[in-house]
Amino acid sequence: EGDRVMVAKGGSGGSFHSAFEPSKGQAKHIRLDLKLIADLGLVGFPNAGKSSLLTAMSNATPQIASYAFTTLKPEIGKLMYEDYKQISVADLPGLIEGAHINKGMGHKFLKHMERTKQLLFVVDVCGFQLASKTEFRSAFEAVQLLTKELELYKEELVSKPALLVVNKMDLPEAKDKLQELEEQLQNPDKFSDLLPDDMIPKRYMTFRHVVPVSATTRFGIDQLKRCIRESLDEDAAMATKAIHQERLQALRLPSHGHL
Ligand SMILES: Nc1nc2c(ncn2[C@@H]2O[C@H](COP(=O)(O)OP(=O)(O)OP(=O)(O)O)[C@@H](O)[C@H]2O)c(=O)[nH]1
Ligand SMILES: [Mg+2]
Repeated sequence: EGDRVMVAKGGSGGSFHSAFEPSKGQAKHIRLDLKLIADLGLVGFPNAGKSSLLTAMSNATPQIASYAFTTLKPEIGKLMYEDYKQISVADLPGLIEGAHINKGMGHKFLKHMERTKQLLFVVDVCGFQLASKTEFRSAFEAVQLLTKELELYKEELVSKPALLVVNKMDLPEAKDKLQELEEQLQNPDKFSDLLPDDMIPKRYMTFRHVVPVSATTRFGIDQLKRCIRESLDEDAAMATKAIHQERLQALRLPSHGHL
């Protein structure tokens, strides 16, 4: 932020020696790739309620529907806080198993995850089934499969700070399912045996917060906003500390040319 780069040099102005004729500057075609699109990116299977969640939390009005792949391109929502702080959240299209080999336009969607500071996993507390032919996945399995898809696409993605949103807490049996999920997350190795071996992540995701919500009733939404803020503030504070330490280090080093 605030960096200056010269990509094309201007020509020198005309002077007495050039008969006041200026020389030409450089001309270049430049393609810029926007790397950071939002503070947080929503990661989830289709229908988990990512767009509903963004609507409940922010000023965004994404399309919401009861079929998979409602969201086809990223949309940004802004979370507003009382002290005027704003946090941007990208609503991304749902991932499916095999996204890393580009199933369901996986790459196009996964590449946006690279461009966010933190990840917000969203799962349906009652699990998910894409189609009658595909397997039913519990919330716990959804978390592991999403982690694996990220890992297979780009391993660094899995080391980003992450929060887990357990959505649809208004559904019957949600409380029991949440308890089950929390137990499973405590001891992921013990509960991963239903997944195919090659879909078990190398490293389980550790979530800074696990937040149960209902995007429909708004239960837990304020708590979620607080957790998001806390998590981003934590990283910002660490980054500032690192910069200070670097500067201090530089001051302590003897400067060149001194005896
Ligand atoms: N009962 C209940 N239903 C919800 C909740 N949140 C979302 N839904 C419903 O779940 C369906 C999917 O919601 P979306 O917000 O479109 O889901 P999405 O994750 O954005 O889906 P894609 O864009 O297809 O990836 C819709 O029918 C929503 O009304 C919730 O908290 N409770
Ligand atoms: Mg959506």
